[in-house]
Amino acid sequence: MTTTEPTSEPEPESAVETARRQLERAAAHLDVDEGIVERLRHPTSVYRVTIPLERDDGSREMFTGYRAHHDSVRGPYKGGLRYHPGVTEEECVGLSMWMTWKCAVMDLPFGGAKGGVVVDPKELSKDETERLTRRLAEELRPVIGPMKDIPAPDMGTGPQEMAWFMDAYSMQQGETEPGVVTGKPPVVGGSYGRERAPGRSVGIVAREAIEYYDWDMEDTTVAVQGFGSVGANAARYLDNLGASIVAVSDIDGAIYDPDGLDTTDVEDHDETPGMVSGYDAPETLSNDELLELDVDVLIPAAIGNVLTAENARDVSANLIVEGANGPTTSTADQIFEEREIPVIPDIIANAGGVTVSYFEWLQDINRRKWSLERVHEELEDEMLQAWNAIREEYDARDVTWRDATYIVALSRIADAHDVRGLWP
Ligand SMILES: NC(=O)C1=CN([C@@H]2O[C@H](COP(=O)(O)OP(=O)(O)OC[C@H]3O[C@@H](n4cnc5c(N)ncnc54)[C@H](OP(=O)(O)O)[C@@H]3O)[C@@H](O)[C@H]2O)C=CC1
Ligand SMILES: O=C(O)CCC(=O)C(=O)O
Repeated sequence: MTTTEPTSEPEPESAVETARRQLERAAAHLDVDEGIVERLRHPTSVYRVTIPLERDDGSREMFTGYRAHHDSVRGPYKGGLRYHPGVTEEECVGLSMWMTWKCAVMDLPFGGAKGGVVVDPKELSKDETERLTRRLAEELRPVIGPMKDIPAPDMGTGPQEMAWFMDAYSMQQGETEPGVVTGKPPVVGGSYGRERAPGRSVGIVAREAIEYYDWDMEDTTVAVQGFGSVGANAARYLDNLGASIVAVSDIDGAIYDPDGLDTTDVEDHDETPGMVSGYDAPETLSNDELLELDVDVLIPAAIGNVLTAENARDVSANLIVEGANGPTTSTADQIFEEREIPVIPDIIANAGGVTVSYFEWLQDINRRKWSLERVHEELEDEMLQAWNAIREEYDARDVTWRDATYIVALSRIADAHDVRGLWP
């Protein structure tokens, strides 16, 4: 195992710093041109837009939006659009880097992008959200397109926002262009299974890891932070397989039942945001307490930077499967390595989302719909191929699961840069 001494440096403040450290760790295991690594430390471009919004009461407000393009050597830029008050340019850049690695790990013909609007979607009416989304599509129009950059849902956005986005783009284009965005409702070119795919892949990867460590699913306890698109679907998938989901949370706190919760009875973020903490459960906990529960598997599936130098020594789980993007800081990662707690990284665990987005894009381009069964079968195949590639690296080298995953991703990206000759 390659150990790095925990440093006394302050915790990385942004996703981009964490993403760069992860890149450097992986590069140290590979013979990659220094120039390519340096190139990958930076985005190719970042767009900043101002979105004027007329509120329902007639007042006007300006919102800031970003779209970061990281790398497109393997194909068009791809990645979600986030509506959250904490969105920053730096965060979008870090998240776009993770999308580049994620698409490469899954061997998808895409590069990495991410964007967002600095807004609390819970403070917007449905009409205001529609106006904001349509205007965002217009502002981003010069830099997106089915062969250029294909947005998708992320935190705070879902199929409805993607449908408005596609409609706004198509109206300006003069023709319906479903392939400009993925994660749409199936009735307008969306793929069956996309909404549940990131959570489903977290479940599939957790299942494979549980098998790798030779644990019995029926005896496995799981805690999940966040009960939205990713968290709720991961929890329900594992619940279905027989694991005991003892705790789940939303922004206001967690519910806990040592005998296991009925995850289909708890309403998720899409059904009614904020309903988890109001559920009638035997015990309630804070989000911080959930992260330190004595469980077999911990799935942080809400926001970034929740596992930090502050709490990593108090985490009691035997395995962490990252549902959210970037939930673990670099220092926490080093502590988990030192404590021999395996961490299966976000860029494989939640990659089902972008994988089914790829299926959706294929369906849109070919104007041919796939059945839900086909989506599930192909997703299972893609996840297993990616998992097996990572497991081979993990078994062959003395590295963490994160390093093994980055090694697979980086070698594919570096090879593509080499062959295309984009560097220098
Ligand atoms: N959607 C997608 O396709 C993909 C998403 N991801 C990543 O997964 C993560 C979650 O995204 P997604 O499930 O889509 O988001 P959703 O908006 O669907 O759900 C987010 C969940 O997290 C809870 N939450 C929000 N803030 C906090 C907080 N500060 N502390 C604890 N819980 C909180 C929300 O609670 P409440 O209901 O109260 O708001 C909600 O239950 C993000 O990191 C995202 O980037 C990764 C791959 C794909
Ligand atoms: O489906 C997609 O294109 C991207 C989803 C996403 O933003 C992510 O995986 O973090």
